[in-house]
Amino acid sequence: MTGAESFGLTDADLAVKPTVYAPGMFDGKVALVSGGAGGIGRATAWLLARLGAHVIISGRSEAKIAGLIGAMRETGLACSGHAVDIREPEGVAAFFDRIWDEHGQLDLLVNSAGGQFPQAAIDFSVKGWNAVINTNLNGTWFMMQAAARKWRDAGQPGSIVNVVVVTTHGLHGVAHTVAARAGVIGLSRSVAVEWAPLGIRVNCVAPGAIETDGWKVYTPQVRAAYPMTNPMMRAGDAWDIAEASVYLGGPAGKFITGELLTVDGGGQLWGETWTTGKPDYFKGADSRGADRPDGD
Ligand SMILES: CCCCCCCCC/C=C/C(=O)SCCNC(=O)CCNC(=O)[C@H](O)C(C)(C)COP(=O)(O)OP(=O)(O)OC[C@H]1O[C@@H](n2cnc3c(N)ncnc32)[C@H](O)[C@@H]1OP(=O)(O)O
Ligand SMILES: NC(=O)C1=CN([C@@H]2O[C@H](COP(=O)(O)OP(=O)(O)OC[C@H]3O[C@@H](n4cnc5c(N)ncnc54)[C@H](OP(=O)(O)O)[C@@H]3O)[C@@H](O)[C@H]2O)C=CC1
Repeated sequence: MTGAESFGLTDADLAVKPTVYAPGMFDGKVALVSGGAGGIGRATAWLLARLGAHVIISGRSEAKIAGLIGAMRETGLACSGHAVDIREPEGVAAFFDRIWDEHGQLDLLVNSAGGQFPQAAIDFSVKGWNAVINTNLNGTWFMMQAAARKWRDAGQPGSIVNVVVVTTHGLHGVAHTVAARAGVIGLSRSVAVEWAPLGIRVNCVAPGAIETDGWKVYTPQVRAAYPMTNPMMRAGDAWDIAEASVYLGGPAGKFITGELLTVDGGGQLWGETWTTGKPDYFKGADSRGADRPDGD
């Protein structure tokens, strides 16, 4: 942790953090990272650029994108960026037109844009539900489809990595995002088959608790529980997800498609999943069943 207001790896960290990958691995390649100025996206952008790619960074906030581009260019890395809301299909399509106008190619799309707010599902408003589904399922789909259409039309191969969430457990307070991410995982498996003849690979990475600024939407108590969500008893960092995405999305993953790689320190094997706070009902054995309708 880097301070009260900021979580996870800084640009200074990301500029020098050792990587398992070979320098020049992405020379001549162009990569797009949505949510690229967020925590996981930022690490992915730094890694891909350090490996030789020209990295295009997108997100909603121009200021965040500009800050990252400044930091990366200062170290001599090739990058550019555009503010694009992934929930706007026309804007997404225009963005991909622009990428082809400027670069004539795209080799890798990493969809890291996403997020949710913690709330008990029974209290979700229609607007809140739609905000999370539109962001994480529809927005990711608009990006995937726009990229695939460009690759098909240009006769070029391509690769997509979708950053999702672990969906194997019942996670309290995030049912909307789990629904959306399960949709993305199923969608990715389906189009991995449909798009294989086009030379397009589609994979997903499911992070466990990864310390980033995205954690700011959770309370200190919830954040304190994150390291206990896996048997390693610690949070991961954004570099763990960046290196996983590069593995699946780059040449090391050339025979992998439709796959889901979980990077959670073994969290999906672990018992404790109440990351957003435990409902009162579950807090003690004494209260078990005391006031719960049993359906009889
Ligand atoms: C087993 C292994 C374990 C593994 C352990 C797993 C750990 C999981 C930890 C996961 C961590 C992360 O993903 S962290 C990284 C992700 N980053 C984030 O989540 C931050 C970004 N989040 C967001 O931007 C928002 O939540 C999101 C909805 C997605 C964005 O959409 P918008 O910008 O359109 O949202 P807003 O305009 O703010 O809100 C739209 C509506 O959503 C609802 N809404 C928004 N915030 C709300 C809130 N706090 N409480 C209630 N309702 C809310 C309201 O209805 C809002 O409308 P009004 O009523 O009109 O306002
Ligand atoms: N950190 C963690 O513990 C975990 C994270 N994840 C998932 O990984 C992904 C990345 O998370 P992380 O980097 O930690 O979170 P951040 O909040 O740091 O980054 C997410 C980025 O997504 C962008 N974004 C959100 N909505 C939109 C939109 N509609 N259009 C374009 N960009 C958008 C935001 O950019 P801007 O502010 O400019 O809009 C933000 O920078 C998310 O999907 C997250 O839910 C999954 C499991 C655990």
